[in-house]
Formats: sequence, structure tokens, C-alpha cells
Amino acid sequence: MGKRIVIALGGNALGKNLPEQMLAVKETSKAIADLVEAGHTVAVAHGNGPQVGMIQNAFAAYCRQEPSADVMPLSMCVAMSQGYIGYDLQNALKEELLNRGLQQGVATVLTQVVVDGNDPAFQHPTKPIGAFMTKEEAEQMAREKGWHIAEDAGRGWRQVVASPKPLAVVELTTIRALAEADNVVIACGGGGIPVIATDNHHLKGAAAVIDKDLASELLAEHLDADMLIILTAVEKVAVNFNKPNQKWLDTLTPEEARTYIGEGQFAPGSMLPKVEAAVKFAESKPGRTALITLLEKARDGIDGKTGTRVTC
Ligand SMILES: Nc1ncnc2c1ncn2[C@@H]1O[C@H](COP(=O)(O)OP(=O)(O)O)[C@@H](O)[C@H]1O
Ligand SMILES: NC(=O)OP(=O)(O)O
Repeated sequence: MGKRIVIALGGNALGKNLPEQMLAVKETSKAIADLVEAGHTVAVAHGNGPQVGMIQNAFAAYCRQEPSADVMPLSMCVAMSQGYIGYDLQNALKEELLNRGLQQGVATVLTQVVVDGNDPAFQHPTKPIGAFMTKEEAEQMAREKGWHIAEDAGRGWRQVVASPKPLAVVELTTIRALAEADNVVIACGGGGIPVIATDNHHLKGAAAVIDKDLASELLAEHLDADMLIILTAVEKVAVNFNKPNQKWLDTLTPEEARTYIGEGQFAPGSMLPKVEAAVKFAESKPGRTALITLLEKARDGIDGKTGTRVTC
């Protein structure tokens, strides 16, 4: 029987620039279409770290040329990233579905996600965005532009911004209605546009980028999904990652995950939020499973052939 699935797409599903994105979404669409073809109902969330940094930089460059221009708020940059990634992804996916004779609709919902304006994350930026830099380049950006910077999981230096916890998906009813009407919905892109609820129903954009794995988890809970599938650049989660005694994990219980998290086995900003999201989903209701695997292995993963399965 078909399952209700929320997929979280990692950076490798989208590429780092426009030409790469055009190619990457074609491959990504094959993996998603495999699941639709197998009879599952699928909602798709995706990351935006490189893209949102690029958009922010592009507007900053424009502001230097045109001093009367307004600085583009980070929430708007997230909205733009959802728009252009969703545009490419929904077209590629629709094409792939039609090529397989599948008639499901595909729609991107610009999604706002409520955060708490008092979330301590606003005082401690941790979310890496934009391009990788050397330490020297990053320090120069910190001096010249006031950026917060940090080393990103052994891969280089990046700008970091606030990443508050996702609390509620504003467009949830719309997303659910589209999903229940047999559409593939692309939602919560880039973790969602971060907004703070104020009086009179006004939602105020926040200067932040929400973690897409945590936002996907929230969406999966609210859509009452059976599975949360986090697709990334590794087939399984490992302990002692990249060390001679590395061990790939087929299964992971929340208790085991907490032990490994305590040992610092999962890099913050890369594997850690995925494991945290997977554990939260598995614990949210009996029978729910989270899977972390490679994009191309999504279908095998659902069939229990690969990936790391997180269940209670
Ligand atoms: N313990 C671990 N097991 C597996 N991968 C890990 C681990 N710790 C860090 N990683 C790294 O985390 C990466 C996934 O994080 P990231 O690239 O930030 O995700 P995304 O696919 O969402 O862009 C993997 O490709 C791998 O290089
Ligand atoms: N918003 C977000 O988590 O993006 P990445 O997955 O690209 O870091």
C-alpha cells in the first residue's frame, strides 16, 4: 500500500549554481518519480544554503552600486530561493512524471514557517549559508561586512546566520489539501520563510535561515506522514565517520542516536540536524520511520534494502 512520505532534499540534489541545478533537478526528479510511480504520496522539501547566500550577496552588490536601494531582508532572500528552486524542480518533476505516463500535478507552495522571536538562536548564528571560503577569506568578510563566520563540518569556512527552531507551518492547510488531491507538493523550501507572529495576524519576516531537516520533520508530522526520507550525499549514517574504524549504520534507535550525539559522532550543521530530525519523527508517533540515504537510493531505502532507518 502507498505510504505518505515527506522527502528532504540535500544540497547534492540541487547543485551549487544554475547550470548545475538544471542538471541536478533532472536526476532528483527521477528519484521522486520512482516513489510516485510506486504509489506513494510525496511532499518535497529542500535546502537552500548555497542559494540563499548567493541571493543575499547579489543584492548586497546591487546596493553598493545603487545606494538608494534597500538591503534585501534575509527572509525575502529565502522566499526568492524557494521560488527559483521550486520553479526548476516542479518543471523537471512534471516532465519526468509525464514521460512515465503519470498525471499527478506538481505545485510549489511558498511556505512560511513560524519561529519564536525570542529563540536564543537569534543571538548565536550557526546556520552556514553561501559559498565556502578559506579561513583568511572568511575573516576578511567578517571584518568588511560584519559577517558571522564558522568552519563548516571540515569542508571550509562559511557565513553563518541565525537558525531558530521551526514551530508551525503557516500554509499547512493548503499543502495538505494539495497533497490529498494527489499532487506532489514542494513546500518548506530552505526550511521555510522564517516569520514571527505578531498582533493582528501580521507575520513579520525574520533574519534567519531555518534548518530544512527540522522543518521537513515538522511538515512530516503535520501531514501525518508514515516516512520522513532525508536524502543527502551519503548512503548511510556512520559512526567514526571518515576514520579507519568507520562503521555504517543500517538501523538507529533514538537511544543509540542520543548516545552517539553525546559522543560527537555527527557533525553540527551537516549530519547532526538530520539525525535529530529523524529521531524526533520516529518518536512522534508509533510506527513512524525516518530514513537517511542517498538520493539515488530512495526507492531501495523504502524497500528496506539500504540507508539508515531510524525507528523506535
Ligand atoms: N557521522 C556521519 N555519517 C555520515 N555522514 C556524515 C557524518 N558526519 C558528517 N557527515 C557528512 O554530512 C554530510 C551531509 O550533510 P550536508 O552535506 O550538510 O547535507 P545536505 O545533503 O542536507 O546538504 C554527508 O555527506 C557527510 O559528508
Ligand atoms: N535551509 C537549509 O537547511 O539549507 P541547507 O540544507 O542547504 O543547509
